Amino acid sequence: MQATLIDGKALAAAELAQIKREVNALEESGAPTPCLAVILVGEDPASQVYVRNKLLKCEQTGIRSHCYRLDSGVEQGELLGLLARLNADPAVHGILVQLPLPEQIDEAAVIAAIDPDKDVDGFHHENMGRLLAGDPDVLVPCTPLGCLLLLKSVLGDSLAGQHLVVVGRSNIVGKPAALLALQHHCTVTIVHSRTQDIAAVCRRADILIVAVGRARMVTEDWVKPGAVVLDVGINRVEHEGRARLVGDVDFDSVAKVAGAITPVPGGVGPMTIACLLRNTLQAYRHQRG
Ligand SMILES: NC(=O)C1=CN([C@@H]2O[C@H](COP(=O)(O)OP(=O)(O)OC[C@H]3O[C@@H](n4cnc5c(N)ncnc54)[C@H](OP(=O)(O)O)[C@@H]3O)[C@@H](O)[C@H]2O)C=CC1
Ligand SMILES: Nc1nc(=O)c2c([nH]1)NC[C@@H]1CN(c3ccc(C(=O)N[C@@H](CCC(=O)O)C(=O)O)cc3)C=[N+]21
Ligand SMILES: [Mg+2]
Repeated sequence: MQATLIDGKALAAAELAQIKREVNALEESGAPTPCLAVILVGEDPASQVYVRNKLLKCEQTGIRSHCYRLDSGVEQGELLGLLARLNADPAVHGILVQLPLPEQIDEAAVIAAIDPDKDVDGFHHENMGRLLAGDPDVLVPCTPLGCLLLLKSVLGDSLAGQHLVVVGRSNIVGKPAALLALQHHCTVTIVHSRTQDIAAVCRRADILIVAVGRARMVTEDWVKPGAVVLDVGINRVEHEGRARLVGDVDFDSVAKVAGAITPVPGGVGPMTIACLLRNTLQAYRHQRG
């Protein structure tokens, strides 16, 4: 391996320590404590792991959290009712509805029902629009924000003019990652399942962000020597009879050519959670004026 390993876990720990200092300072000034409400519908095992992690990190930083666990068969109206109460509660500063939601619930309707000022995921269309328009104060989706912090850790502020290729165009990762990179003056290309000769496009990238959900799809022949590779994918695979997490990047082969690379686990995932808490503090400050 030649690539520098980008230690997302360590960078996330540093970010969480900084958040903790800021929360402590608020506490000492007598201000109310920032509070995040998390809504988990159903028993999806991956969602349970993620939500547990989020609540644990809240506890570690002193951010108050409330988890609402709803039955998988819950009616949409009940979920919307809960959101209305949380929107109206001045002690709640951030609201996150863990995705995916069960079939009977319209995800778009749920996201639209979150107060944009409390939308710490940055999924509400008002926030998506503000990101598109280049508003610097908008709540930005946590995974793209985490990717940006990881990039800054290796490249400093020299993102301008870099050719950044995003693989994947979802509303929660690919699209906002591309917009954020554009705002930082990267030259941005988005590729997806209909792209022709995707490997050739990726090979031109100085920075490659991969968010697809296909285990080890990106191999070394897709990567320009020295490129920075961020692997967003989380895939559970069987390895010698045991469950194992791998990314969308074939780490062992790509690490031979890349300049820097994130591992899975321990890369983008932990930064996503740190950015969720960062967004909660940002939402708190905005609401308190
Ligand atoms: N680490 C973290 O913090 C997070 C990790 N994730 C993980 O990231 C991955 C992506 O998540 P998400 O964006 O929600 O996924 P989606 O399924 O919403 O989007 C996947 C994207 O990948 C594209 N795609 C699918 N197959 C191919 C292919 N063969 N070649 C090129 N592009 C392809 C799709 O293209 P098209 O639009 O044409 O269908 C789509 O745009 C998942 O593994 C998820 O678990 C997600 C969020 C946070
Ligand atoms: N409303 C909403 N917001 C989200 O931000 C959101 C969501 N729903 N639904 C699911 C995806 C996925 N996601 C991850 C966050 C952290 C890790 C993470 O911490 N991963 C660890 C490993 C965790 C494990 O062991 O499974 C790591 O990569 O090191 C992974 C994935 C946020 N998402
Ligand atoms: Mg998805």
